[in-house]
Amino acid sequence: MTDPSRSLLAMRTTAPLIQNITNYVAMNIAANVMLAGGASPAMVHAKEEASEFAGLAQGLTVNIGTLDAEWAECMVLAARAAQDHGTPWVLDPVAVGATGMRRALGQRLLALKPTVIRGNASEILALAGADTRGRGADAADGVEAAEQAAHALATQTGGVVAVTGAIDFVTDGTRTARVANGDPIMTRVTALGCALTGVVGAFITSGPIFDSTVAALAYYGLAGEVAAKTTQGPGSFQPAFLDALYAMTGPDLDEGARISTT
Ligand SMILES: Nc1ncnc2c1ncn2[C@@H]1O[C@H](COP(=O)(O)OP(=O)(O)OP(=O)(O)O)[C@@H](O)[C@H]1O
Ligand SMILES: Cc1ncsc1CCO
Ligand SMILES: [Mg+2]
Repeated sequence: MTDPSRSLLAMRTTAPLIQNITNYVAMNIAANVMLAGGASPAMVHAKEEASEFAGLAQGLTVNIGTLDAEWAECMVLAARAAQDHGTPWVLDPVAVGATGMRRALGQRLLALKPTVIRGNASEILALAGADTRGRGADAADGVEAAEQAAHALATQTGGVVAVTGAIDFVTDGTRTARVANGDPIMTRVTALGCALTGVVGAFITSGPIFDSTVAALAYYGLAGEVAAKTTQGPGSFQPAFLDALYAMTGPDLDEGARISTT
């Protein structure tokens, strides 16, 4: 593992253009989070331009949170274009186990081999076809319950899988890492997982995929800890979190990151 600051500084140096096909709930917070971190987000999803844009962006993220049939097609088109161009792309399988529509789309996107899959434990379990108590967008299973599912998905796609929660788990099928940064208040603000998916999409454009993913999670969780220290609840947490993402230095990150690898 390289120092997480290397990934952060590499990302900030390039300010990568990241196309995000994300949900209506997440669009604003995800774009603000990515800008605060130093990336250049674009929320582009129209059928007529989604794949063209995927050919010019440095990275793509696909989040199935607020789905409809046309958006599903845009997601597949953009992911296919990313795959054709060798552009790294991240799948966020929001509530993938909830309905037949989500399960079917999840499998189509999986077949396009996402560079990284980032989801909560219930979503990773459902995507891997395992039993989960989760129904909606919030996790109902602990991260540890999804470790085997994450491993299976990484082996299937050849990519990296990140399961987020109290202690995040990351695997590429061979290596594993755990990231113990973060604060429980982060589950009380909507779409912070979706916004993290955008940050992962930005980090992986400028370094090794596994190390960059782990660095993105540590950076994000640590900013959450910093913001939680100075605020009293979900409302005031949000602006403090953007400020913390913006202000975090490389040395801050290396000092505060709680990463263990095996
Ligand atoms: N109990 C917890 N303690 C500390 N940090 C947490 C906890 N739960 C989640 N986090 C952190 O919150 C961030 C978002 O992850 P989470 O797993 O909540 O995403 P999510 O369920 O996909 O969210 P959403 O769907 O609302 O966008 C991550 O940085 C994660 O580490
Ligand atoms: C609340 C919610 N519903 C669909 S997407 C979303 C954002 C968190 O995943
Ligand atoms: Mg989510």
